[in-house]
Amino acid sequence: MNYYELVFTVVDPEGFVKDLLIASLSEIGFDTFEDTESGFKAYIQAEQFNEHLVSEQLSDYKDQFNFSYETNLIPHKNWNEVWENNFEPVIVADKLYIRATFHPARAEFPMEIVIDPKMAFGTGHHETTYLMSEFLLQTEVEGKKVLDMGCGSGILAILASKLGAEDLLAVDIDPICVSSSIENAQLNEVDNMKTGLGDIDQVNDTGFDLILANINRNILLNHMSHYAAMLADEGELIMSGFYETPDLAIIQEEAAKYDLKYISHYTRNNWVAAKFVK
Ligand SMILES: C[S@@+](CC[C@H](N)C(=O)[O-])C[C@H]1O[C@@H](n2cnc3c(N)ncnc32)[C@H](O)[C@@H]1O
Repeated sequence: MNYYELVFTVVDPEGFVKDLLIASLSEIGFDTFEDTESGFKAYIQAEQFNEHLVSEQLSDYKDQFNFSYETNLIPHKNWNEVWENNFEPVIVADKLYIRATFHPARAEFPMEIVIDPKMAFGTGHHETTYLMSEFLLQTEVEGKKVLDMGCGSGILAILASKLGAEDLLAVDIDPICVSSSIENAQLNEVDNMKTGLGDIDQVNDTGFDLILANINRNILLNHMSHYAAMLADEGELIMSGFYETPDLAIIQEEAAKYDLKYISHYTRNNWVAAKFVK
């Protein structure tokens, strides 16, 4: 799958313009962001990219702030390099050490996940992966049936397996993510993970005790009724990929329509992971 990369140069003395732009782009499907010295880069799957929509979405900000961007189509090869060049180990809540194959192991951490970064999202660096991992570490997972929707590198499904999940399904719309999840599961000796390729309507299973979904606000809103139907009674839903302001209230409102009760949320740089229960 090819991606579009928008390279932003932002004059941002107060430090909030970048966040506004990222929030706005995530509303129209951009799902990966990377800091640069002069601004940031935003990525979207090529088939979801609509140049006109981007300029419409940013038009209000154009008059108020000083920024510019250029658009590049990037094939997988370059995407691969983006991750490999930027991957540093991540430590979550002093418990979980996430490293690449080329980093040495560190025995002082009780849990470790080894990720071959490749081109799939999910190395623990992004706030949302970090927040989801942090939430998972505090969730009762032992013996549960778990769905990881939008699995990326498979990192959350792998963590769920290490925490004792019995039945695991990892699904992504991008075939590269599915194969990356399979490879990473093998690297971590996870042998109970099933995978699926496609969107939510391709998932035929129900009765999940736990659904993990780190995607983006609009896709989560579209998926909400499915998640509610696929959860077992008292099943938990942990979602991320959206902002505290203004997205959390919108997500809570949609969840309430399907009797999903809000429990709590964590934030990091305005990104959120929120837990709901059926
Ligand atoms: C933000 S990444 C999360 C990856 C990983 N779960 C993590 O927490 O780091 C979102 C993933 O969702 C996938 N995705 C986007 N839209 C989707 C959809 N409609 N159905 C399933 N997966 C989707 C993307 O391909 C991407 O791998």
